[in-house]
Amino acid sequence: MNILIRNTKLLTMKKEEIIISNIGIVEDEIAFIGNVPDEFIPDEIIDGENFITMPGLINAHTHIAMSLMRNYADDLPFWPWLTEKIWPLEEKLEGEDVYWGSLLSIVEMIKSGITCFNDMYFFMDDVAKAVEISGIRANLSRGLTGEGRSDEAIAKLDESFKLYKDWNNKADGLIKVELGPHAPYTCDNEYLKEISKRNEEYDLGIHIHLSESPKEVEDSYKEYGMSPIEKVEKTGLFKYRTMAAHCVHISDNDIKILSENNVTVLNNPGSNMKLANGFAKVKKLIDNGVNVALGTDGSSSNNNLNMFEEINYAALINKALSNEPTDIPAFEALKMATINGAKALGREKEIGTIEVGKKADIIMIDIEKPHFYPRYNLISSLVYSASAADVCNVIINGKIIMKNYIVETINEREIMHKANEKAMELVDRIN
Ligand SMILES: N[C@@H](CCSC[C@H]1O[C@@H](n2cnc3c(=O)[nH]cnc32)[C@H](O)[C@@H]1O)C(=O)O
Ligand SMILES: [Zn+2]
Repeated sequence: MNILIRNTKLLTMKKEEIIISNIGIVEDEIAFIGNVPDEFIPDEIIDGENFITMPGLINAHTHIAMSLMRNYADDLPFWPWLTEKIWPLEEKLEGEDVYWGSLLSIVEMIKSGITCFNDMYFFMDDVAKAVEISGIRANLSRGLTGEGRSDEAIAKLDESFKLYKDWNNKADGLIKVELGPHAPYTCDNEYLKEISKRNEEYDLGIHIHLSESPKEVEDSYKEYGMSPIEKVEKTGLFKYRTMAAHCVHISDNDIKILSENNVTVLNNPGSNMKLANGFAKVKKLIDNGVNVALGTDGSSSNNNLNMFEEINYAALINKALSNEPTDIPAFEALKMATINGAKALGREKEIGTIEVGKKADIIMIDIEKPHFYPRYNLISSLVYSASAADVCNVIINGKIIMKNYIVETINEREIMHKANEKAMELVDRIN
């Protein structure tokens, strides 16, 4: 299908400027920006005048099926939250639950302008099916926990490579499969080394949690005499494109390791605040050449999948922490949610900016609302004034996925009720 977005306020994210322009989409790609070529015959024309049109947001760290546990265990410290509330419930999870929980999150993400997400969970076939019917883009990894070469640990790794064979580049090329060693406290050294060794044949990206809580870091120093980041470096995993969620409690040497190994930090300010895990040193990481992307984490530690909130947090918290209002200015925060996420996910040639030849993952933000007036600086308005509810149209891979606030590929109402049913059944199973 050919789509013409006419006369819109375009933020390509390549430069810090908004231009008035047309955008042409042919099939899944951005075909032109600017003048409409004579030979271009659009099937659909969208009037872009009252919209900021920008690249879709990339949620660089999440566990989408955890929407089933939204508001199930709140106001708890990190460790009891995870080990006493979440893990016991996850033991009772079934594939169908994950399927409906995933769809619930996908509707929520589309409605708030997220066009691509990076997910680590289990029953990943069901997540992939939800991705396929909704038309969203995703990097998927089967979460890996275990010891050495135990049958259970190896079976999970085998499952990861099966997921790769079944789903990588499938669903119109929307899915990319990676490996998800959960964390250095849930995977022992031998298992991390095994994951690294087995991956030599595949060279998949690595999605891991690192240095999230003070306890994790203290335990690591006590047990191994080194930080979690130093420990993981020794397993060889960083030779692959690595995405490390959190990295909150880190030393200067950790930053050096992250920078030297081109590890992207996936910053989740909402989750870190809610679980009282602290604040990542975003400015310092960026100044030291580390790519920092933004994520929501799961809906049980946030409790939503709203990247506008994370963008706002990223810009505000880092100023408050350093007492320096020029830290993480608006455009930087937006980069964290777009191009930096694309780099993290190994997709910078595909998405993250609006450029001719890239995939058409585009969102249109309705600015005919009081909080967008006066219009001194629309780039700032996206960070400090906009909300997820302002996202009006969403295009992914050249397909219109949401039009005029209505998601077209999947049925929002059915999904909400079905997911609720599955959540109630799940909780019944532990009682
Ligand atoms: N337990 C699974 C795989 C884990 S998937 C990813 C895991 O990350 C967990 N998780 C979610 N948020 C966080 C977080 O902030 N820190 C650490 N783990 C988290 C989540 O509950 C889920 O168990 C198995 O081995 O079969
Ligand atoms: Zn997480």
